[in-house]
Amino acid sequence: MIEIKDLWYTYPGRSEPTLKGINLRVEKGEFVLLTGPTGCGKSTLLKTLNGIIPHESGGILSGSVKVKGMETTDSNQMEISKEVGLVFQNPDDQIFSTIVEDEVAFGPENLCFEQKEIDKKVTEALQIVGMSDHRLDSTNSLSGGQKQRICIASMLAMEPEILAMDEPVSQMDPMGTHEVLNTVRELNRKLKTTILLVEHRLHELAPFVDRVVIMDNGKIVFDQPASKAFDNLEIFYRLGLRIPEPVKLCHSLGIKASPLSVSGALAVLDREIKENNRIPQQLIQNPDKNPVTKTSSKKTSSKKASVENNAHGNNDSENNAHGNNAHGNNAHGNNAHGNNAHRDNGSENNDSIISIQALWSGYEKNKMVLKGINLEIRKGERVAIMGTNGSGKSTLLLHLAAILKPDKGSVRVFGEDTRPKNPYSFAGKVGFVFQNPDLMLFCDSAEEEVRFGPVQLKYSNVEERVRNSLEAMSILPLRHDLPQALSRGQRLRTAVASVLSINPELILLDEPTTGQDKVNIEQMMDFFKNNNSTLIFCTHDIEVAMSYATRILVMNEGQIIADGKGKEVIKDTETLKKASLTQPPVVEIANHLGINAFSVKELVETLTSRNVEEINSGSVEEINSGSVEEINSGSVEGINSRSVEKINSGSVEEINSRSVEGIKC
Ligand SMILES: Nc1ncnc2c1ncn2[C@@H]1O[C@H](COP(=O)(O)OP(=O)(O)OP(=O)(O)O)[C@@H](O)[C@H]1O
Ligand SMILES: Nc1ncnc2c1ncn2[C@@H]1O[C@H](COP(=O)(O)OP(=O)(O)OP(=O)(O)O)[C@@H](O)[C@H]1O
Repeated sequence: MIEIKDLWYTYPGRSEPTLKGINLRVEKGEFVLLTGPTGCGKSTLLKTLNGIIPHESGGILSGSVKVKGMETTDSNQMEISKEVGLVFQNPDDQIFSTIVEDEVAFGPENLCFEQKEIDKKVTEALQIVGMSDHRLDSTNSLSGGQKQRICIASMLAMEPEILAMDEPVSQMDPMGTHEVLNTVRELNRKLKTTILLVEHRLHELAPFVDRVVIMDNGKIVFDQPASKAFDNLEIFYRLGLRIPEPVKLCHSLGIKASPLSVSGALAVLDREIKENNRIPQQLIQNPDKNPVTKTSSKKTSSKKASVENNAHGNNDSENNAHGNNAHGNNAHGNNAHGNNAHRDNGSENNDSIISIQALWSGYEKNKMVLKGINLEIRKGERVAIMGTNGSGKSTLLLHLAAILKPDKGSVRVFGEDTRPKNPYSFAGKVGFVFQNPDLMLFCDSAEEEVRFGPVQLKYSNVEERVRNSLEAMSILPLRHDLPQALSRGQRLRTAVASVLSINPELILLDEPTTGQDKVNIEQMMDFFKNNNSTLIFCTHDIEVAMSYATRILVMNEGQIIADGKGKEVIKDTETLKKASLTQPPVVEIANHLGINAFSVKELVETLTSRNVEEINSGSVEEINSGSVEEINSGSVEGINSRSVEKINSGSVEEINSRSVEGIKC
């Protein structure tokens, strides 16, 4: 379906090629995950598939890109677009209709389907992405994740033979991501759709795909079936890519297996326990002392307070003064409806930066988005806001920057009521980075973007601020580049640097780690961890939240339904489910084993310090007593008759398409 031979491509105005001799063949019906560090050329490669490069971009291209036998450089772009559905990285670049159903119908209409057929396709596609209720909504009113869902729906409605998807689920909540990917996987199997999907969250996507391809610096450097891709982790450590936790767990225990799912890992552990009568202690490697990490490039190893090694909560977020003290022994903990405004008399305390009381707010009359938010945030806290797409996270953040004003209730920032305030009156004190960084980049170079704030605010040491901020976000080598000529990850970091150069006391980031590779996530979040500002960030990445937030707020339908330290929030599976969140795999595995662990490191330590009898006397007993065999023998009834929740905390469909897959491989 796709055949790329010796492809080289240089963007107009660049002296260096971005693609450097790519060779790739994808067969009909394959589901391929393409990953690699930020800026390595993934989006560029995808754009060659439907002819945007070079037809619209210009630049110099050599080599060959064939799609279903058609040479894309010689073909009419309309023709290629019929064969290749491209889901763009930035949904705002793709959506142009004002109403959701028109957007989804556009493709089938252009393919001249009958009206009845178009209606059917629109209905089905919206159902798949969970957006049926938004069919008549304005596309402008959608949240980031909702827009991504519409982009996927509009491609699915066309039923193209080839789907090229550029980080299509990067802004989607975890359960939504699983549901959509399950369906895409089903379609891929049923209709033999060929899929090339770009994602950084390799650890989450790997269970869904057939093959993993890794790019680095314009070249393909790795190409393996997913079931074997993680047998050797050297390249993942070297390029700073995230590794699925079940794989990391097994490798850390010295077990030669690379399960991609929770149930796969449980089956492997079960086998190890039965056959060896204990986890092979002598083979254990400390995940923090992996030899590859130690010998890897300076760039990777120096930024090692890692999302993975940082033990998901086994970090200062637990011991941090703010986590333990600022909230009076976590008075907020898992408080069902956020009725926590004055539990710790926060508003009376000098350290209080934000005080929200009974906030109701919406964009349209009689359609409230925030429904009675009460919240106190103190100086120095790092607060992650998580929750379902459209639950109101960005809306809440916009209130904290005084960009939106309450319909009812009050928001006080630095003690000042935001209602009469112009957002500019907080300039210098509050820094805001939008979910879509393109909304805030307007200068001629990355450096100018970063200089803009300090110059406007008439700060003295402008150049020092600019340099430090560019350096902190690894943008210094790209400082003269036009922001629009940077990759999305690079643009996002430029936007963050433009806020850092002001050095605000309160930093508000809307999904700052989307589309970033692990090294850059760690670098960015480590920076905030070490600086004194108060940080509030929205994220769908539970591992980042666990590793870096001193406090997690969980939102659903405009309310805060949980508020506490990561380890407390993560235990409450009922609340997580309501907010479309899932536990990190390692926590699920630990739960099944009856062990209290929140990271690979913690679980490895516990497993190797306890003997099998102890573990068996816990919940492994239940798993051992037949369920794994049942799963292996393929009996869904067997799985159903045992505790499906325990195995997967998801649906049977999920088990079929994900976990059993994992066990088999
Ligand atoms: N329009 C453009 N003009 C010039 N250079 C560009 C343009 N778009 C991208 N580049 C450069 O090409 C390189 C690869 O960009 P690309 O967007 O393909 O990377 P990516 O791997 O998709 O990154 P990310 O993971 O951040 O999305 C980057 O270094 C970027 O600066
Ligand atoms: N400009 C707007 N006009 C009308 N409705 C809006 C507007 N912006 C957001 N909404 C609606 O408000 C609700 C909350 O949106 P918001 O962007 O705050 O959600 P979110 O939790 O940040 O979602 P995501 O995780 O997808 O980014 C959504 O239902 C959305 O449709």
